[in-house]
Amino acid sequence: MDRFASVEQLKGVGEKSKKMLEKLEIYTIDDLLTYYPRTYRKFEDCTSTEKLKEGETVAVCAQAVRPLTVQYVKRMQITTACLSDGSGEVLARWFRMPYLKNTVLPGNYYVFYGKISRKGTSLILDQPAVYQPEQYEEMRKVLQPVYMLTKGITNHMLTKLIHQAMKEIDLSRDFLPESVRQSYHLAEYDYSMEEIHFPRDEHHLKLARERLVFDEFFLFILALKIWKERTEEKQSAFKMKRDELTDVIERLGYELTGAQKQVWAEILDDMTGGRVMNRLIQGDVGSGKTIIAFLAMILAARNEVQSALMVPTEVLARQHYEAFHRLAETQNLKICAVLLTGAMTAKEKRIAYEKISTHEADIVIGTHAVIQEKVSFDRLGLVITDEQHRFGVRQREALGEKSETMPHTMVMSATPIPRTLAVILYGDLEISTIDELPSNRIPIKNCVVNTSYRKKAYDFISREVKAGHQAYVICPMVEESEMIEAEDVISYTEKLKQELSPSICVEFLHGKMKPKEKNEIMERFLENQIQVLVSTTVVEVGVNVPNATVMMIENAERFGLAQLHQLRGRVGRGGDQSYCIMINGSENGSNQKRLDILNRSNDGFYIAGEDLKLRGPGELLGVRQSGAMEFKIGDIYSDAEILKKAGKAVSRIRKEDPELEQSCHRELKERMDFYMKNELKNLSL
Ligand SMILES: Nc1ncnc2c1ncn2[C@@H]1O[C@H](COP(=O)(O)OP(=O)(O)OP(=O)(O)O)[C@@H](O)[C@H]1O
Repeated sequence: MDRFASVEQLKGVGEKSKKMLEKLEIYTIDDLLTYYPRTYRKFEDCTSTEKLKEGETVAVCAQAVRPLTVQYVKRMQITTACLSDGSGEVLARWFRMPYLKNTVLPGNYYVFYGKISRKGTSLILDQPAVYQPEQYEEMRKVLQPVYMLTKGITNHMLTKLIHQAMKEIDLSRDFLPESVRQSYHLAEYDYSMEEIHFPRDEHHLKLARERLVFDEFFLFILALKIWKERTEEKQSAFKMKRDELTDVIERLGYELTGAQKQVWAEILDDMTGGRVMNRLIQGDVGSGKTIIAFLAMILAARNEVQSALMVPTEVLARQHYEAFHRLAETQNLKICAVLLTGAMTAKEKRIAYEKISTHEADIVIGTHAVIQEKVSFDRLGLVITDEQHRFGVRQREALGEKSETMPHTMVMSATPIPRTLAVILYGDLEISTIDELPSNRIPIKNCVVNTSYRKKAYDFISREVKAGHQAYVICPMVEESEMIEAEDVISYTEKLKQELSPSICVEFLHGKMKPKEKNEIMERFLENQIQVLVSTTVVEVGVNVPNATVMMIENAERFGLAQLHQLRGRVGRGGDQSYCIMINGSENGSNQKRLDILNRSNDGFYIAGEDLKLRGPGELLGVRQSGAMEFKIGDIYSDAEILKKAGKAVSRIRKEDPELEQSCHRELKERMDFYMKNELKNLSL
C-alpha cells in the first residue's frame, strides 16, 4: 500500500469516517501515521474512595450498592450509580449511556476510571470508563495512547486504524543517514513509529519520541536552509532611498523606546542596503511592534513601493487599518491604505482590487484575502506578516510571486523564543528583539484566586468601569456543555448582566459569530460603548484597546501559560494601572504552581523559561502549550536540546554534501524533496 494513498484504502474507512478524519487533517495514510498521540494514559493503581480529590483522574475498584438509575434531565438521559469499595461511597454519573444499567450489575466488582469533579458539596466520578478488574490489570501493563479527537472519531477507532496502517506500510526504509543516527544516538525509524503509538513502556517511548522530534526539527531546518538558498539566488531587492522618517516619528505623540529605535535602525539598513530583507521581529505583548511595521510601510510608500500587512484575524486587520488611517490623517501623510478581508462585500473588494492594481493604494492591510489570485499589485516591495506561526511558507511565496522583484519580508512575533533557539530554527534569518516596554507602562497587578472571589471581582470591575475604564472576561467555552465543566461565554454574559449595574453594557464575542457581528462588537468596545466584554480567546492576539484595565480569566487552569500571557497582554497597554484576575477553577496543586509563575512576572521571556523548567525537558505526558511553532510532536522549549542537536546535524550535512548527492544521502534527498513540496508549507516562514 502506498504511504501517501488516501485513508480510504484502509478497511473500515468509508465516506463518512473519511470526512471526519479530514477534520483532524488526516487525509492520507501518512497523515494518520504521523498523527501522534497527544499524551499517554497510564492506568493508575486503584484508589480507595476515602482518598478521592477533585480534579484527579482515578481508578476505583468498587461495586454498585443498588441497581443503576436512569433519569431525564432536560431531555437527556443521565445514569447514576452509587459505588462502594468498602472504605466509603462515591456517586458516578454518565450522560447518554442508559444501557449501563444492564451491564453494571450490583454485587459485581468493576474498575471505574474517570475524573473526579464536584457537584455541590459532594464529589462525583464523571463519565467513568468501566472495566472488568482482570481486563484493567492487563491494561495497566502498557501505556495507552490518547489522541486528539473530533466528533465521531473515538480513540479506539484511531488506534485500530493506525494499527492496520502499520501492518500495511513498509517503515523499514530510514531516511536518516546511518552516520547521523549513530552520532546522535537515535533509534531506528520503524521502531520509533511503533513505539510512539504503542509504547511498551516509558523508556521505549522516550527513545522513540527523541528520534521523531529530531526528524521534525532536522527536516525543518534543512528545508529552510535549502529554501532560503534557492530564493536568494533569484532575489533582487527593491532599492530604497534612505529616509529616517524623523518627521513622522517626532509627531507620534510618544517617544520610541530604545529597543524600538534600535529595531527601526536595523530595518532601515536592510531596506535601503540593496539586499532583500528577511527579518523576524520578536517583541513581548504590548512592546509596540505595530508602529515599527507602519514605519517600514511608510518608508516603502515614500519610495513608491507598495506594501502588504497580513494578520490572522478580521478583527485585527480592521484594527490595524484604522490605526494606520488615524496616523496618516493626523500627520497628513498622503499615503493611501486599503483594507482587504474575506468578510467584505464583493463590491468593496472590487474597489480595493482596483486601488491596488492601479497603485492608488500604497498599503494593503488584511487577512488571507490579500494573497488571493484576484489581487494584483503594481510594485509589491514589502510584505509583513503578523503572528508568524499562522502563515506558512507557501502563503509567503504566493505573495512574493505577485512581484517580479522579491519583496522585503518582515515577520512579527509576539511569542518570545529565546534567541539561542530562534537562531537555530531560523538559521541565518535576521532577528530583532524589542525587549523593552514603553516607559509609560505601569506593571500589571496580578492575582490568582478561586471561584469564591468572583463577587469581589465583579465589585472591582464595577469600580473600574465607574472610573471610565473597561474590562475583559475570558471563558474557555462558547456555549454550555454537559460534558465539560467550564464557564461559557453565553451563559456568563447573562449572569454578568444580572450581577452588574444595568448602566454597564456587557456583551459577548466568540469565534463562531459572523465576521460582521464580531467587527461591530469590537468597534463598540473600542469606543467604550461596551464596558465589559465577555469573550473566548479570540481576543488573544493583538487586540489593542488601551482603555481596558481589567482582564478576568475564568478557568485559568485550562489555558497554557503562553496563552494566558497573551490574554493578559490585552490590558496594561495604556498609562493606567491594569489588573489581571485569574480564577483557578480546580483544586489541583500543579495548576496553582503553573499560575503562580504568571502571578510573579509579566515578562514573556521569563515565563517561557519558567514554563520550560516546570515541565522539564522532553516531558512525555504533558500537553503541549508553548504555542510557538506548531510542530507535530516537537516542542521548541522542552525539546531545546534535541533542537540543538538537529541544528548541528544539519550544519554537518550541509558542509559534507550540500546537494545531497552522495549515495548514503539518497533516501534523505527523496524525503527532502517531498518535504519541500508538501510539508514545508504548513510550517512558518
Ligand atoms: N514607545 C511607545 N511609547 C508609548 N506608547 C507606545 C509606544 N510604542 C507603542 N505604543 C502604544 O502601545 C500600544 C501597544 O502597541 P502595539 O499594539 O504595537 O503592541 P504589540 O507589540 O503589537 O503587542 P501585541 O503583540 O500584544 O499585539 C499601542 O497603543 C501603541 O500606540
